Amino acid sequence: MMQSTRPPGSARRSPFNKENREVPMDKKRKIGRDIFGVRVMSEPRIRVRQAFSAINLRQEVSQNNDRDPSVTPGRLPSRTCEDCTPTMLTKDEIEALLNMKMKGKNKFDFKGKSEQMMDYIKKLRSCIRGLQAAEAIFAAQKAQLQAQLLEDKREHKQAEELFKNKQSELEQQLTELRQMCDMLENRLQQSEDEKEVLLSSHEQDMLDLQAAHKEIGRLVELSEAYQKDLESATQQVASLQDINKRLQEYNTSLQTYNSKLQTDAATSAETVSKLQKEKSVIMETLSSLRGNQAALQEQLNLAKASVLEAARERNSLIVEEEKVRAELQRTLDTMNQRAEELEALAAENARYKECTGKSVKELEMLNVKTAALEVNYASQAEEIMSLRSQLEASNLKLQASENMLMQYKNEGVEKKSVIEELRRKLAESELRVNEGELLRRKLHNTILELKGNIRVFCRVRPLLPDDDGYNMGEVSVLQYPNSTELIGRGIELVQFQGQKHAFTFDRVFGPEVKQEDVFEEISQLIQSALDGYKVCIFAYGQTGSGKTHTMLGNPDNDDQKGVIPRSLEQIFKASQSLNDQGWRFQMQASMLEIYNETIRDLLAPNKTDATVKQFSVKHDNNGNTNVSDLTVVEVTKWKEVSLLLQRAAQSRAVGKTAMNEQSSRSHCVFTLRISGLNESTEQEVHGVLNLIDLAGSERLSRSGSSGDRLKETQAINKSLSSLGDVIVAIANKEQHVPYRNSKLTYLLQPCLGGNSKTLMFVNISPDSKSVSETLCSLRFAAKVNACEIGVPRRNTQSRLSYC
Ligand SMILES: Nc1ncnc2c1ncn2[C@@H]1O[C@H](COP(=O)(O)OP(=O)(O)OP(=O)(O)O)[C@@H](O)[C@H]1O
Repeated sequence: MMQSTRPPGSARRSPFNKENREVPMDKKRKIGRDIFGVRVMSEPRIRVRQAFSAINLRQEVSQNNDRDPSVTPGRLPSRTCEDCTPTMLTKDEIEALLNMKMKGKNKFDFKGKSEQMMDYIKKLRSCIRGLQAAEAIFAAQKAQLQAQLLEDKREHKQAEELFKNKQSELEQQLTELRQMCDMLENRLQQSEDEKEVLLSSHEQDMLDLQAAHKEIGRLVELSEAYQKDLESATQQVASLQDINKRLQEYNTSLQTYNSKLQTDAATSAETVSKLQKEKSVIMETLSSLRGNQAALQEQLNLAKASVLEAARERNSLIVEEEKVRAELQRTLDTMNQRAEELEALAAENARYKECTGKSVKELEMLNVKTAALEVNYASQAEEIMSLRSQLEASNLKLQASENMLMQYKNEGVEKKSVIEELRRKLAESELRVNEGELLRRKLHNTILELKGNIRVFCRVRPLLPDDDGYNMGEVSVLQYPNSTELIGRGIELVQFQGQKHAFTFDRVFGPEVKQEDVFEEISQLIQSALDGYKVCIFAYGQTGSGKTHTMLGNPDNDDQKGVIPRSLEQIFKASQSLNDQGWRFQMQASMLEIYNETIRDLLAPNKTDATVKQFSVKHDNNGNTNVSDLTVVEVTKWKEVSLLLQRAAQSRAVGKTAMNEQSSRSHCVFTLRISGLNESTEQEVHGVLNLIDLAGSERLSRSGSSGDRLKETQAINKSLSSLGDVIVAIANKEQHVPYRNSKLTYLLQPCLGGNSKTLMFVNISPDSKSVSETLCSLRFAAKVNACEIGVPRRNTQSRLSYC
């Protein structure tokens, strides 16, 4: 708002406030008309009255006295009684006065003209005086008006200033208003936009509302239907409650049955051992039967050979007989011919005899001929006789060989029936062996399940030359309780202050236990891989505690070889023995290491491939693990695997730590996939054997790590602690198990997650320097031992089911 600059108390005069506009009384003028009818501001009334008082007086006089017909009423009389009296005339009257012509009675009436002239002069004088008076008034009026003009100008200036102030004030207000207007326009635009959005959303809402109405209608229908369903459900609930009651009863009966089964399980364990014995008896019988079968087979082969020999002989005899018969036939034919000739000769002779007239010479010749023919005949008869005897002899021979053949045939039939009988017996015993094998597997699995599917074996390595007290025979920090229930299962760690930590595992192997004995304990588990299970064995422990010795050992030394070579030898051997039962196996081996959280292919033909390729781990729904691009090698015998292990050993990340000359700085995973097909039963099995040598767990301070070694150690510790987290989560039955926290745990997910038979070796050192590491390892192993993972599934199927 603009502030008035006027002094306080003075009336505000604003051009916009006409009502308040005041004019001071001294400046008040009357607006009137001048003598020329021009509109002028009148001077104060008093002075005007003085100027016109004479004129007014004359007017009054002229009205009262004679009236001049030339003068119009209200106008100054053109004739005055006194010369000094000013006459006020209008412009037209003055014009008329000036144009007035002196008229006489005639052209020479100078007197009359002069009188008129006098009169005219008087009028002119009076008019001049009037004009002078008017001029004086005008001058006064002009001065007054000029003063007033000055006053007005001043006022106008003031008003102008005021107006300017007001204008700037207004302009400011206007800019403000414009800004406000812009702002409001923006707001309006925004509101318009919002309005549009709201309108469209409103339309959408309307549509939704309509849809909702429809939905409500549908829901109402549904609710009615549900109401009906509810009623029927209530009835069902009642019947289900009834069923539930019955099920509860059934459950109680099942519980009793269960407890009975548990007692049965105990007896089953006994049956297993009995069956094992029975199996060995059967196996012995089977081998003796197999021996018998071989002898009989030999006899049969001999019989078959002699039968073949006899048949061959018989055939040659038949051929010979046919030859003899043909010869005989030919001789008989010749004989008949000769007989016919003889008869013809005899007839001719008779005719000659009859004909006496024939010459003696001819007769003699005929006699000679006859004699020769007779000789010939006799010799032929002899020949026939000998041929006949030969034929008889061959017939006899043939008969004999036919008899022999019959005898052989009979013997062959007898032997065949014996062989059939033996085969039947063999099949029976094989069936029993198979059944026994099946029962063994079943019972073995039951035992494993009862033991828990993740089992922990603890192995203590012997003191090594570098260990404390190697030569001094110090009391070890590890003790083995000898109470019956803890023998071979309990271990106690004694700390410096004499504090004891007791642990129990599925098995505890002391330092004196040999590789062979360790393997004996796990051979059944290895067998499970051939039965179609996923088996996972891993070794955990501090650096230098004997993990590699347990898992690999020295593969070329019979006493020193570890779990991996022994397992593969067993698998190949068992797969071959299962060949007799119709099983055909295929094995594929792969080896990888996890080094600094990166997977490396240890069997890659090209060494750069082993490290450059990005290997990713994937699990399918059946719990099968697949590592992309990993080299997989088909193996058929241990020798091939041995070569692969040598190839892998060259690629492994091995570094020297302060604690172990040849320390494994990575987790090494050996995997054998086993696929078996029984052609006679059309059964398939798919087992997996994972054998893992974990990198050594160690504290940074102890391992003397720095630089790359430090990085390795940190990666190893991170993955092992992830393994611990996973195991704790499983043990606590947590909903989320953090398998993905490390490559190792993600790779082992199916083994740890319940679809596998898992065994952990916790390797510990008896060295007193390693007590705290040993305690950590034992605590970790105890946690693993407390884990209950799910029931492993055997991956087996019948091929027929595909048909
Ligand atoms: N049971 C055992 N009997 C005899 N010697 C053993 C036994 N266990 C381990 N050793 C010896 O101890 C040393 C260290 O063992 P090994 O290399 O197996 O340890 P590790 O736990 O695999 O170590 P890292 O984690 O550093 O690889 C080796 O010389 C090994 O021969």
